[in-house]
Amino acid sequence: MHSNPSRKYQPFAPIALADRTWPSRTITRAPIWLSTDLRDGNQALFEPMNGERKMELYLELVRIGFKQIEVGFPAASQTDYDFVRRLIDENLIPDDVTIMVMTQSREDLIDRTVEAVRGAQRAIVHIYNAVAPAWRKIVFNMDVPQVMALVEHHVSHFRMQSDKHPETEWILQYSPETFSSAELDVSLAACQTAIKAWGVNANRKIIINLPTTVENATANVFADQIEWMHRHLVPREHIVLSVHPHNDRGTGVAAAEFAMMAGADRVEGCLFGNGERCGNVDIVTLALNMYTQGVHPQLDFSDITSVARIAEECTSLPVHPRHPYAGDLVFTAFSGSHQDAIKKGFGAQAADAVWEVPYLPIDPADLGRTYDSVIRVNSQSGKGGISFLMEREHGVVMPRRMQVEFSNVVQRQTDTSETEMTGDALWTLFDATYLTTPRTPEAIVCHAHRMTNEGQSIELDVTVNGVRQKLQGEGNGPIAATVDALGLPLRVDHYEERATGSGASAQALAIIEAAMEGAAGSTFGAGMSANIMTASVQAVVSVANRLNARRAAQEATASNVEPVTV
Ligand SMILES: CC(=O)SCCNC(=O)CCNC(=O)[C@H](O)C(C)(C)COP(=O)(O)OP(=O)(O)OC[C@H]1O[C@@H](n2cnc3c(N)ncnc32)[C@H](O)[C@@H]1OP(=O)(O)O
Ligand SMILES: CC(C)C(=O)C(=O)O
Ligand SMILES: [Mg+2]
Repeated sequence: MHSNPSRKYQPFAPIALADRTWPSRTITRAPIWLSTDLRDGNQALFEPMNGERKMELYLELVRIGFKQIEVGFPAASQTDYDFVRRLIDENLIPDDVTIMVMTQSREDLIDRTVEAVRGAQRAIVHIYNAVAPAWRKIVFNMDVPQVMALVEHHVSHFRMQSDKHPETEWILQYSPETFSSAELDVSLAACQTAIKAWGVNANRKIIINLPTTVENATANVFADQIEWMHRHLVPREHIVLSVHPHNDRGTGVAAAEFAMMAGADRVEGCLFGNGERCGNVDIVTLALNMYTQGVHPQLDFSDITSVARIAEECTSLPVHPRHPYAGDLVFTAFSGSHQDAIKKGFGAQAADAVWEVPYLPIDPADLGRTYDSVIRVNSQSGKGGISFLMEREHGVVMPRRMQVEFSNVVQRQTDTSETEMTGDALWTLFDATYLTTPRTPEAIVCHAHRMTNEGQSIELDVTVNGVRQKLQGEGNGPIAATVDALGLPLRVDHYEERATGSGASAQALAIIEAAMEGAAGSTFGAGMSANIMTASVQAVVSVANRLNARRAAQEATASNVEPVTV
């Protein structure tokens, strides 16, 4: 990189607009959207779409609800020409949709464009020429009056040609290309020249489209430029003021939002921000930003994943996994505190209340995303996400301290495997940790049990230390009686039992927290069975085995530890 970039690059100049009003405005309604996926998006692809792909994307754009669609540059390519003809000849344009086609300000190209659109019920013809100093000097070698003459001549030429086909309702869109890099008075003069040449009046409107052909300033500067044009363009009431932001600085969405606040009626962009260089403004993000403010964008993204897959298939470009609203990972919380907050948020969210789930700016269900992918578990996950999945997918509600204990078990597993854990994998680990009797010689294996005396007495058929035996115990319930029968110094601190599942498949899950002499701290055990008593007995055996194992491990560690002299 250059050691002194100020020698190579110039900062943008602020706009003198002291009484700007846009910063205190809010967006309260959807703009007129124009999708330029089939033109600006298409011209930016390694391999432009063929007719078939264009058709697939066109039909999806119509389905989403775009009422204006730029369908191509018919004078530039036979594919585009044929595609436009097909739309018209096969009557594929719904009555409430208007197609737009683009052309340079050149007579031959305008003629071919008119020919391409002939017979359409309604069409917008988009004529453009660059107006900024570098383009005037380097590309066109024209001074400002020559640029105005170019505009005047070609808009008049289009007017004359389109007048020959009164069966079509012709609408002119004029774009002073490179607007954001141009002097405002030059852009305004070019637009007023087009307005005059087109003969704008109440019955003959015009779309003036102001692009950040190359985004080169902060979004507030663009907003100032738009507010300035909004105030100066005449007759403003017969002009649809449109913006066409690109994303070279990564602020295309902000520029479009500020521009709407500054007076823009219409926004041109592409799905998922496809388009030249860093893309056109992303209409999906813009629309859903609006939606999360309670303003309906009038576009249907209720199955966002399907829209993303169609766009990917047609453009051969991937939607980034972290793309706002649409990326595969945006409704996935990996970190523990986020998972915890999301779990609590879902628990607290009433169906008809204002959306208030922490970390989720939008309800995934509104985009057709399921909660399945909301929480995933990896080595960064805490108890929140784990217990959310265990509860939702397996009906297992763990007491808080057990959540902490089990999350440590999960963490050890994910640290080793370095992969994400699914709900099924979590269940397997839970089962192995609490429900399945360990296959160690010391483990207590309970083969059968029989309660008598209304649950106050128990007979156990067990294997202890490899010896199968019958044990008997008494107590004020199955848990106390089982502890008594096993003859272990167990102290039960907590017990709970819940149904998992419902109906015939319902199982009781008993959870016990207990401590034992010789084993530091308490731990949990669990038992699961269709029979409540059996679940309780199994839970005692489970916690006994876990405490025995802990005691053995602690004794082994203690005997291996070298004494430390301080
Ligand atoms: C910001 C944007 O996205 S604008 C849209 C850009 N998209 C495209 O251009 C895609 C399709 N375009 C094409 O395939 C070609 O440009 C064509 C077929 C339209 C024209 O091709 P060519 O005739 O070979 O011309 P080319 O595109 O190279 O343009 C160069 C000439 O057009 C002039 N020109 C460029 N833009 C315009 C314009 N908007 N209006 C009038 N003249 C223009 C240039 O000054 C140059 O003139 P010169 O030959 O006298 O130096
Ligand atoms: C509006 C047209 C000319 C365009 O694509 C641009 O300037 O980026
Ligand atoms: Mg563009």
